[in-house]
Formats: sequence, C-alpha cells, structure tokens
Amino acid sequence: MLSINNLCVTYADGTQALRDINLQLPTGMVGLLGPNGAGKSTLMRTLACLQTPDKGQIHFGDIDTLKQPMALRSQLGYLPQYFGVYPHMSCYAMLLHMAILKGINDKAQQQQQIETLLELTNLSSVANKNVATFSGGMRQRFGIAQALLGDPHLLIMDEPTAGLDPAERERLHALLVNISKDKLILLSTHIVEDIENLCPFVALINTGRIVESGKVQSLIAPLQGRIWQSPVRPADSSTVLSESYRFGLPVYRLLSELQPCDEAIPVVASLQDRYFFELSHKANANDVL
Ligand SMILES: Nc1ncnc2c1ncn2[C@@H]1O[C@H](COP(=O)(O)OP(=O)(O)OP(=O)(O)O)[C@@H](O)[C@H]1O
Repeated sequence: MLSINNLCVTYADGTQALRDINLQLPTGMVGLLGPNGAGKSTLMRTLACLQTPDKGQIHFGDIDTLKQPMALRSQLGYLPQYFGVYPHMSCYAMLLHMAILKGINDKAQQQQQIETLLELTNLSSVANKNVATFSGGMRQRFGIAQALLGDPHLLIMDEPTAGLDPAERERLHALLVNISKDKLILLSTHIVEDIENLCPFVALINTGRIVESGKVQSLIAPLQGRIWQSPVRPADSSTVLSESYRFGLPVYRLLSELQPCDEAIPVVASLQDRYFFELSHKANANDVL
C-alpha cells in the first residue's frame, strides 16, 4: 500500500503543482490519469524521491519515504517520461552499469538478472546493440528492463506508452500485466483507454488536485444507464459530456436520465465518460453523481 497524505509541491516560480494530495493506493496496476499540466510528473518524481515536497507524508508499507529515501530506493523502479542514454553503450553494458548503481554487486546475480530482464522485455537479440540506435518501442522496453533491476516492489512509470505504435503498446501492456502480480505499478498517462485496459484502480488528477480515486468499475458504475451517444448536438447542451469524431463524423457522449434527443441511443458507460464528467462537466454543470 502506498499512502500519500497532505502532499503539496510548489515550484520556484510560484506554480502550485500539487495541492494537498491524499491517496491510498493498493498493490497491482494503478492508473494516474489527468490532462497535460495536471501534476502527474510532479507527483511521480516526488514519489520517486527525486523532488522534495513543501509538506506532506508518503509511506510505502513501513517506509516513511521522505525520511528514509535510501530504504525506498532499494524497493523502487522508476521509468521517467524522458530518459537519456549514453551514446556509445550497448544495451547490456548500460543495464550492467545501472545494476551496479542499484547496488547489485555480485557478478553472477548481475548476469542472471540482466539476462532474465532482456528475455522478459524481448531485447535478448539486441543486447549488444547501442541503445542510442533503438526505436521508440525498444527504448521503452529498455526503460522497463532498467526499472525492474533489483526486483522492486514499487514501479513508477511516467507515460510509458507515449510515442509507441499500436503493436508495441500491446506488447508493453502484456508485459506490465504479467509483472504486476505482487507489485504496485503506478502508471501515469492521459490515455484513458490504457488505464481502462490495464488498471483495476485509478486516481484522477486535475490542476494539482485529486478529483476522484477508486476502483475503475466503481467510478464507472454510477454512470451506467445514463450515457447516450448521438451524431448531433442535443438542444439541451448541458447534457454533453464530450464531443469527438469517428470516421470524420461527430460523436456526442451525453449524460441524461432520459433520452436527450431523438437521435441519441443508450450506450455502455466508460472511464472516459467519468473522466470528462470530472474534468469539465461537473465543474460546468455543478452536477453530482
Ligand atoms: N520546473 C518547473 N517550474 C515551474 N513550473 C513547473 C515545472 N515543472 C512543471 N511545472 C508546472 O507544474 C504543473 C504540473 O506539471 P507536470 O509536468 O507535473 O504535469 P503533467 O500532468 O505531468 O503534464 P504532462 O501530461 O503535460 O506531462 C504545470 O502547470 C507545469 O507547467
């Protein structure tokens, strides 16, 4: 269990990136979902002890992470949003370098862990290739391999699927689900579908505040039977949750107890509906579920 209490982070220019964050996150895959600038990376970096908060507490199991950062580091794997690679190092050499930085000093253990992780991330055949020459997907898989060195119990991944093609994204999803059994994997993204596919638990963040958190199914449940889809905007625009396009044609997702217009058909509610409800509809319409 990762427990976050009253966490606040303010940048030097006065930007309040995190405002009194309170969260209890269970083991397994947990999604942190929010729009650009919501505070996801700031929260991830603070949880990984790379940034100091103004105030608040973070506990991972028995570890008070702000007071015992070294104790956390031995249990932590972190995949930052952007990570640099040494231009002339092979994948294997870089993993070895990182294993040593993580305190894995036994040669047999280093070799065994690196080979297992190369296999798991499907990088064995390119172990001797320079990481700087890797494609985006291969780099992300390398990022996961380095994060998994030392078998951490807490894995923090900032936008791991950013820039991946659909096949690489699927491969990454399968890999994350396979390793999530006995770990807490916190995954930040603004792709709602990724969370819906992977995470039983989600926290929604906006302008530095947690607007909702809980089991994904529990967050969707109150919307079931109240979501409609229409190709035209209804006369009562206060029912509109979102407007998107499919095959170049508009699609309106509507929240209403009754059929809001003749063209509207009832549809199954999704996390995306809840996301739009929390981020814009609730604020505009002062609605409660
Ligand atoms: N070094 C910094 N100095 C000042 N403000 C910053 C700094 N880093 C981030 N911010 C601001 O803090 C807020 C939260 O940013 P953060 O990068 O944590 O959001 P995010 O949810 O990760 O966004 P994105 O999805 O675009 O990566 C934003 O308003 C951002 O502009």
